[in-house]
Amino acid sequence: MLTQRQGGALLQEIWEHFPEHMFLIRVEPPERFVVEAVNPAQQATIGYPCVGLTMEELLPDPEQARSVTGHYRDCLACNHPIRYEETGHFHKENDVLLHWLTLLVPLHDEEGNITHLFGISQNVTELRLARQALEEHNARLEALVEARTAELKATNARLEALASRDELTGIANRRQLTALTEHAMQRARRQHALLALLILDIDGFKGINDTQGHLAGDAILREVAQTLTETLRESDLLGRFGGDEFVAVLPDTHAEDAQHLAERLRAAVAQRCGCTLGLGIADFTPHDDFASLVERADRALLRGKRARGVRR
Ligand SMILES: Nc1nc2c(ncn2[C@@H]2O[C@H](COP(=O)(O)OP(=O)(O)OP(=O)(O)O)[C@@H](O)[C@H]2O)c(=O)[nH]1
Repeated sequence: MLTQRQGGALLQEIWEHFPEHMFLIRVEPPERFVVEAVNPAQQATIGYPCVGLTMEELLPDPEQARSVTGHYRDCLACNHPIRYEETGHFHKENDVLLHWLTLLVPLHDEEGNITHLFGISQNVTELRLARQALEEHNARLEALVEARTAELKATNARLEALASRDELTGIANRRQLTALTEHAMQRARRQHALLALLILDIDGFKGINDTQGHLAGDAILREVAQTLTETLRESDLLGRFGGDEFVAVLPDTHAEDAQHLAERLRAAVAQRCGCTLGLGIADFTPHDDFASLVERADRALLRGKRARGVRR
């Protein structure tokens, strides 16, 4: 234990030489806080006589004064030491903000009334600025990562579209058609639902290419794809199977209804694209896979072509 004399000498020594700010504030009820003493370190920062000044007189920024007295009031209210971070400066002309970590301790008289607040403020400006710089750096990094992720997602979406769309017509390519049909078949199997698959083939397409050229052939393929898309229902699938062959998958559709729809497709294509279509329909059975279903539809297509006397 220190004797009172030793304690007094120690306090005096600390007060004189402690490198951080130390201050004693007199509490004048109800709402006045007056500087009673500041240690040499704080006096050096302030640079002008401050003993006897209220916080409003000491601090050039009214907002800062409000914030500081707010902390003082908190300390009075809880009657307990408190710790807080504060930001400000002591000079109007000095716009460099300093940051302090402050410990505020209430001091009492013999009746237990708070007469003073004793504070120690550690200058944490460098630490705070370093933390701020780090946070800004992190924010920049996060923004960069976010931007790169968005770019990557867009690239993936483009790649996915490239990998699943037929370049010429924009409808599903064979890979995507197969995947979507397998999916539709799984659903039909699970729900014991109907499903019909339709193969459509442009009659004499080779002749169109040979007489009108490949670009004209391309244009017709695009027109046919568009006409089929517009004539089919939203829930139907359409894909280019290859060359001049298209496949439509019709969920929840009976062969008879598929036949009606096929006729509508044929009529629309004849009217809008100036060419006729060969058609083959197959009804899904639970044992089918994509290949077996297509094969049955293809055989029906061939039979139809032969019956109409069209050379394949
Ligand atoms: N313009 C164009 N032609 C293509 C494309 N893909 C395949 N072809 C051509 O489509 C033609 C398909 O010929 P076939 O399979 O004999 O079909 P078809 O002439 O319609 O005969 P049928 O089906 O019996 O009526 C071939 O000449 C291919 O070169 C394409 O992307 N663009």
